[in-house]
Amino acid sequence: MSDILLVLNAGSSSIKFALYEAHTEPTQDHLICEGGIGSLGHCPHHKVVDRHGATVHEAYLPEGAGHDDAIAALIGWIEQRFPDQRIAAAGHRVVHGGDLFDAPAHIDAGVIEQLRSFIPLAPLHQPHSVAAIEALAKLHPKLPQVACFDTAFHHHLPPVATWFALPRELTAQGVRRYGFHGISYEYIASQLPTVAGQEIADGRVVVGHLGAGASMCAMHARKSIATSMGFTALDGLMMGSRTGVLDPGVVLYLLQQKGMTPDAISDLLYRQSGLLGVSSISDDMRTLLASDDPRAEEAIALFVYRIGRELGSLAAALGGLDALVFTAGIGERAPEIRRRVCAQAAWLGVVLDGHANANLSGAGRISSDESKVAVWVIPTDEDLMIACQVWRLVDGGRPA
Ligand SMILES: Nc1ncnc2c1ncn2[C@@H]1O[C@H](COP(=O)(O)OP(=O)(O)O)[C@@H](O)[C@H]1O
Ligand SMILES: CC(=O)OP(=O)(O)O
Ligand SMILES: [Mg+2]
Repeated sequence: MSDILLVLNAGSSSIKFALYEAHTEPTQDHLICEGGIGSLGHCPHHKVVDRHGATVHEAYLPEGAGHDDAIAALIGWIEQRFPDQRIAAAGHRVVHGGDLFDAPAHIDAGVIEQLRSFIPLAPLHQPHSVAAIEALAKLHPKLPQVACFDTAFHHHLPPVATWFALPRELTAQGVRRYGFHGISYEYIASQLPTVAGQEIADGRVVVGHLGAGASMCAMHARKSIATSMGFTALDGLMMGSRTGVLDPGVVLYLLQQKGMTPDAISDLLYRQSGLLGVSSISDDMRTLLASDDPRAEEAIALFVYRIGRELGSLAAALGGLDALVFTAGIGERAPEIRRRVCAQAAWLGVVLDGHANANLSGAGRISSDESKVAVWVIPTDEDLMIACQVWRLVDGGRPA
């Protein structure tokens, strides 16, 4: 019997998973298959592809099936499909670890309670990771489970980069910037020396993780020194359906003058805003890029403008900029957005190679030779990063 590692990334309406061979520290070559169950609560769709993207399974779960049903279906499918393999350990993407976790952690009942305490700070993500952990523990009580945190990569931010200008009692209670997408940033940091070279890896780099959630991180020598997301994953850039940075006076106005409830405001800021709110069309960049509705163009213009403003701020925090890296769904697959961000960053000395940008697939440099700032696209791989973190912590499923 051989061992496999299970990686789970539970979102508000989907559970994504990946399986890796566990006989050695995993690389992309050890991916067995990946996929997920989407549209939970509606008409859940279970799809799995192999390492080359070929579909190996496709099915629908009964209408209304939720997270628990999805985990059960997923484990059932894995055990039936791979009867000779043992799940040695499971790693979960956990978005919020507050200041309690600076590294991956073995999950036990105490850790679950700690993770639960952060649910109000990450309502789109945290309840679903906790639900997935508990559902898996119910099915496999002895399975080692590991929490891998989005916040951990930013744990050693300089203190000044974490403070809000609030009374210090609140800062002491943990009301401060944490930063997210750290699993993705850690993966990009691990790739920088081989993809972009040691000089850039040792230098001042801003990484834009532009997906459904979007943030930027300033790295010096591959360490996070400033980042756009804050206490919650609402701050910073405009996102698919989240506002990003917003005058806090707007929240007071909605509460006090418009009579909105906290729940309604939460829904507005997390689910009804961003690309979706500004365009009134979609939260998906593909749809907006394909639309000739002027509202789609306005949403895209604001998305790019906000990235440009944040880039200036992070370059200031770094005292200059050696490289800019694009990653995640939009960063990897939307050359038009990269082109517009780079045009806006011309004042930093960014010069795009239009041909390279338009024709790139995978990782590569998209700036021209005369560009003062090297611009790269590096596809992120949060699943692989989690698999590596789990493998290192549990030594390939043999608990220390
Ligand atoms: N070819 C594409 N062109 C433009 N945007 C894309 C493309 N493919 C994906 N996207 C965008 O990327 C987003 C998803 O990014 P991803 O990093 O996969 O997000 P997440 O992991 O947070 O769900 C989609 O919502 C869509 O807006
Ligand atoms: C933290 C966060 O926003 O994550 P995602 O991009 O997966 O929504
Ligand atoms: Mg993501």
